[in-house]
Amino acid sequence: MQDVDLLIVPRWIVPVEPHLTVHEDHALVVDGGRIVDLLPADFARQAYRARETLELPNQVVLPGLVNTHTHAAMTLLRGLADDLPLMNWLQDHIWPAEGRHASAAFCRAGVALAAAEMLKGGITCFADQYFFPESTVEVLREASMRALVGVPVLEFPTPWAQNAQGYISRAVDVIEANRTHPLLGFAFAPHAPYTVGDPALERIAMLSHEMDVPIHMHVHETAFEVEDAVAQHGERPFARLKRLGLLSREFMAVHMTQLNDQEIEDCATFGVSIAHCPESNLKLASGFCPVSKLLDAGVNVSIGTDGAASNNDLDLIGEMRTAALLAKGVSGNAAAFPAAQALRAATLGGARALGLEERIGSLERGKAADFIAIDMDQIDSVPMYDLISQTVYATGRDRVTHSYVAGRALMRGRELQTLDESAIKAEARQWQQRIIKGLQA
Ligand SMILES: CSC[C@H]1O[C@@H](n2cnc3c(O)ncnc32)[C@H](O)[C@@H]1O
Ligand SMILES: [Zn+2]
Repeated sequence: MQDVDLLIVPRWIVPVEPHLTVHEDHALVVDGGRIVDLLPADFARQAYRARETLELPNQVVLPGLVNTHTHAAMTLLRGLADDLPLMNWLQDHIWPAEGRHASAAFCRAGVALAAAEMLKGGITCFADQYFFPESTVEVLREASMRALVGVPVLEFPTPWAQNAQGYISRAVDVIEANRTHPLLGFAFAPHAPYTVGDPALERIAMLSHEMDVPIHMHVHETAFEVEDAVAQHGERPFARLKRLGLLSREFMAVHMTQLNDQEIEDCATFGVSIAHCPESNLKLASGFCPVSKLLDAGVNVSIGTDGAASNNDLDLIGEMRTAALLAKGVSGNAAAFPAAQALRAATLGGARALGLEERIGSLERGKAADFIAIDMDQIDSVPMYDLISQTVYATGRDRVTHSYVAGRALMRGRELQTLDESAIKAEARQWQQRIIKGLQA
């Protein structure tokens, strides 16, 4: 008998790799924060003596979901400006509100709210892009949640920095100060081609290479972005990024609703990953990312929620479902982006997009024990012909019962273990009052 930390014995396990595999009556064995075995439950009970055994007779265990694009602190701006197109939403509402309120305290409160919401919905890792990344780090250290913290770069002044040089130097300081944390990674996050000039992008490309830090950027979110760039500079934004040397396996392009065949081929050739945010794209009427064409070309597609001010929730189970349905509508092919592929995009595809595919994204020996359990014994889960289809098409995030990161329970029986849900809600309501006052001033 081998002593181990934890034995998880659910009704089903979907490891995501191998694709389409469903194990019934198997156990996941965890020790030192890692998966050491996945085997039939009877054998596991004979081979391992666990300090703790988690029996989950009605649940399916899956890899933790990976949300590859959000602005966590924007949970505090949820519902502030709805039903508007992107540039109107950003320039007339969101940027003024951020100018008034974004601060270290705002970001701590907003990130805590986001982390709580995400953990309760089965997201165990996310890629962020926002101001005051030290506040993000502070909250995530306490929460013990995994993330790729995107350190922002823009050309214009905000409460975080005054110009591109200022953003970049703060970015380097934040990255250098925190990069040894076992659960946190960092990315340069130039906001978008229309807000960052060539010299700053070239410097980011160089630093990314030198420091081995990935790049996370909004690209081709709308047709207007592309048309405006062509009218002003005679060049499409993605072609410009290619010319400036940003494209590589370390580059994650968010949105990508406007893509010609050459750009799809370039994504495949350079190993660029896509963060597909279907609900934000729908809500802001930004356009449709051609997911099927990208997958056919061999491009890695992951799924993101975007911020809560443009979605308006951080629900990756809902986002998987929207992504699968939208791909069919857009391509006119009901077989496009089937449920299992959407689940793969929300787990292993996400891990790959963040450069974490060796560590997370699937339940395989040697990987970190980042996993979730979903209750499949409710009225709307029966009958069950296909477990993966049921999970993607007919399951709400409120059915997630457990969320673990590196073998540690961050939610157990829907109770958060490292974050104080009541205090987080109370603080978010205080921010709501301040933000309302700001709107009236
Ligand atoms: C550089 S910090 C992030 C910056 O991005 C803004 N933002 C949020 N959602 C979107 C989106 O969909 N497209 C473009 N910009 C977005 C956010 O408000 C911050 O200012
Ligand atoms: Zn965004």
